Amino acid sequence: MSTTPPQQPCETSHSARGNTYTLRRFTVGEGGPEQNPEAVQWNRAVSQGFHDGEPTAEATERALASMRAAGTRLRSVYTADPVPPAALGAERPVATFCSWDSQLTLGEGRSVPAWLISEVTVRPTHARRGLLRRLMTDDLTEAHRAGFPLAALTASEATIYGRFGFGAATFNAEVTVDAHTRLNLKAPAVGSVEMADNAAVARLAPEIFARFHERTAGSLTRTKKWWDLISGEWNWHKAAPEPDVRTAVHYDGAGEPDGYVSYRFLPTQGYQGTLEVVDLVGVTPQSRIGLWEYLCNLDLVTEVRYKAAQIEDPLMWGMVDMSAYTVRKRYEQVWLRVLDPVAALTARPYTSHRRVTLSIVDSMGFADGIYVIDTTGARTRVERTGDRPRTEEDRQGKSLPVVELPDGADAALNVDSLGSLYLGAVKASTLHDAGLLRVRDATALRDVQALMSTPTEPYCISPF
Ligand SMILES: CC(=O)SCCNC(=O)CCNC(=O)[C@H](O)C(C)(C)COP(=O)(O)OP(=O)(O)OC[C@H]1O[C@@H](n2cnc3c(N)ncnc32)[C@H](O)[C@@H]1OP(=O)(O)O
Repeated sequence: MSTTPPQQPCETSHSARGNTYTLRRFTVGEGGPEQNPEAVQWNRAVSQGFHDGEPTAEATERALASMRAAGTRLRSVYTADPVPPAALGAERPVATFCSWDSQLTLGEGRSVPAWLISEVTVRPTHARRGLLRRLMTDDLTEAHRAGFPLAALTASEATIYGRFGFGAATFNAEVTVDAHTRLNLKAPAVGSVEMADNAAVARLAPEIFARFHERTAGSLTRTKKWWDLISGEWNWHKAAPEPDVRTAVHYDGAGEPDGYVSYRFLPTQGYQGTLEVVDLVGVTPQSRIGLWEYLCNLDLVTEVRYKAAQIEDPLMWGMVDMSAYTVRKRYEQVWLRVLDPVAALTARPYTSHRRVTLSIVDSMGFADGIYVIDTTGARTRVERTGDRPRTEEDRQGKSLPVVELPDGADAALNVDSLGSLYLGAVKASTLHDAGLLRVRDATALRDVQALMSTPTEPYCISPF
């Protein structure tokens, strides 16, 4: 995998609806904001795109340092046309985009490189001119050439990214636990919990998260900004320190730290209030439950809120009164885009022995073709056996063409559906019921379902 950034920024152009644009791809260089004026303007455009305030000097410095540390690849689009009086200057990008390298855990000790995409914005007055499509095409092409098996993002709207081949691949629940009667568990919690020093937790957290990440299918590696967030040193959403953040650490039976929680108290009535979890990481489900017991048993706390619970949460099943656990919202967290089916499907573990011929439809071309996945031998074998027949919808250039089942294939699907199947977030039969998976017959459906099923539900607690 080669991700060495070019020494000089790359520059190309784009024309749409009578407008001309210049596209640049660059990285944050050494030094601070003064040495990186293009990155400063990029950062201002991102804040504007998400309706945030103008970044302060400190926020800018931190954002640039964090991107440099992560090796972030930035893309900006500038208008090449004359700027009318009072409009934002030509140096401010009309569109932004970035990506960096990560690692996705697949289970059974396996993981795969993942190309993470974020900070996608197009100024409303330049929207619907194909700038997102152009940026996405350029970036995915670079990822594919660099040998990345897949790309991932977290989406602001679920309707945008299917057309670019991304499928919802992990889900979380936003939950509250009523703490009026504290947390009563059917099986006693293991280990112990101590309130902790925030700075010390920030030093411990990377190692604890790494252990969680390694054993949790669906988890993506984090950048350094997380450790500032959990200690309250810097909240990058609010662009300010958060002195009201508190932390606690969970210790296993041998007294070794194996989990931490970071939280803030939100007063509701008098001295009482709600605890909002900022981040909760336990190496094991038991350490996570131990941290929940600590949170729910704090005096004056009537409710605990968490945005990143598992869909099938062991905590709820362990509670004497499971009705005190309420799911407020269920949402998709990671969207996956398979770029290289051979590499992605070979990397994944399988629990059943099957041989399936899959037709993958990808209007962007990267993954399009017929593939054989064979797990009947000692080693998984995945091979691209040929092109898929072109359909009328392909010829019309539809973003999401209707899937047809070619002769000789057991099943056919769009590449976004493959992204959803990849970690086992959805059953093949559910996609079939939704009209998204075509199969030769019931046996083929059973085979695809058995092949793609995973022993655990994928879980990611690191939005990016
Ligand atoms: C990974 C992330 O960073 S998620 C954050 C995404 N950004 C935001 O939500 C910020 C606010 N929104 C924006 O900045 C822009 O409106 C964007 C980025 C969503 C879209 O940018 P645009 O340049 O207008 O998109 P572009 O013109 O390239 O359209 C590409 C396709 O997406 C579709 N599309 C664009 N925006 C949306 C939307 N909000 N919902 C559904 N479809 C959309 C277009 O119809 C077009 O479809 P087609 O090619 O299949 O015909």
